[in-house]
Amino acid sequence: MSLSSLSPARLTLLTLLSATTLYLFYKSRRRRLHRLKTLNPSTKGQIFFISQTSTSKTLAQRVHNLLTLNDLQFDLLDPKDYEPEDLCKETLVLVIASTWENGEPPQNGAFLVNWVNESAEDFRVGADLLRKCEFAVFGVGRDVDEGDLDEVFDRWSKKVVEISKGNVKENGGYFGNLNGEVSDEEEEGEEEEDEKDEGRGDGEESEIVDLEDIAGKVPSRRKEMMENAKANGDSNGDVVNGKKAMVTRVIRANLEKRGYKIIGSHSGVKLCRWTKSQLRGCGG
Ligand SMILES: Cc1cc2nc3c(=O)[nH]c(=O)nc-3n(C[C@H](O)[C@H](O)[C@H](O)COP(=O)(O)O)c2cc1C
Repeated sequence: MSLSSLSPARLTLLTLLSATTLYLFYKSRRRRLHRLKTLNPSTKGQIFFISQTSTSKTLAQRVHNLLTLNDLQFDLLDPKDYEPEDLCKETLVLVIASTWENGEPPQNGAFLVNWVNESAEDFRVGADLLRKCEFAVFGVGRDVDEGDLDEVFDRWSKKVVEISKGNVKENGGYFGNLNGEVSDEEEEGEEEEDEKDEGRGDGEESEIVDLEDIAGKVPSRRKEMMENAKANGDSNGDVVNGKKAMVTRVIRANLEKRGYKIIGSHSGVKLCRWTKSQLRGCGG
């Protein structure tokens, strides 16, 4: 039967059916691609214990046992054996941490804590780096030692189990958050690429700054340094061995604040996180 022999009504119906089939095929392909994308991140949760004398470690073992009993897969990790750059692949992280010496972390967590602190202040680390990573922290300190640690911890653990259970999807990813809100994975996945193209999509200004602009980024600091230089009789404070320094005091202060090591009076060096992040499969 040729197309020309079909009545207009049948032709319309045929066109509609073809369009619907094409649309459904397109949707299922997108869904499959999205599922593959979300399978890439670690499908297990991670529990870190940051502990000096094993109190937090014992608690971490307890919550790990409880999660395992509830068929929830978690690794129990000492952060000193963990590469923090891999955090971007995690979907759910629990931290049981104690505090030592004025709120500092115990030794085994020092590197991880330092990495998180540095990354939070590093203008080259995108605000989206840990976007997919839900986390909960249980802090152990003097107050908890004196109180009902076991009772408080058991309550917290049960909440973690409940929320983790409620929000685990078939592919193992966690899409809720520990405040009990559940995000719309499908919508998020589909909008994600558009957001990437359009910037962050939440109206926030980009954090990325050109190196040339750094000196102008912190006006109050600049003013303060110029005032100090003037007070020391140096009108601009940027002359080294009779020559104008390429890395002026203001630029030096800004670069050092961002973790650069300054070479002489001419250069600043820092490991390129974008390249490192790309090589580790965490995106650029
Ligand atoms: C030397 C020392 C320093 C401590 N410093 C703090 C502190 O600054 N703030 C706090 O809340 N607790 C502090 N604590 C209490 C510990 O956080 C608490 O004993 C905790 O249970 C230890 O857990 P951990 O065995 O997992 O390291 C300190 C304890 C000791 C022995």
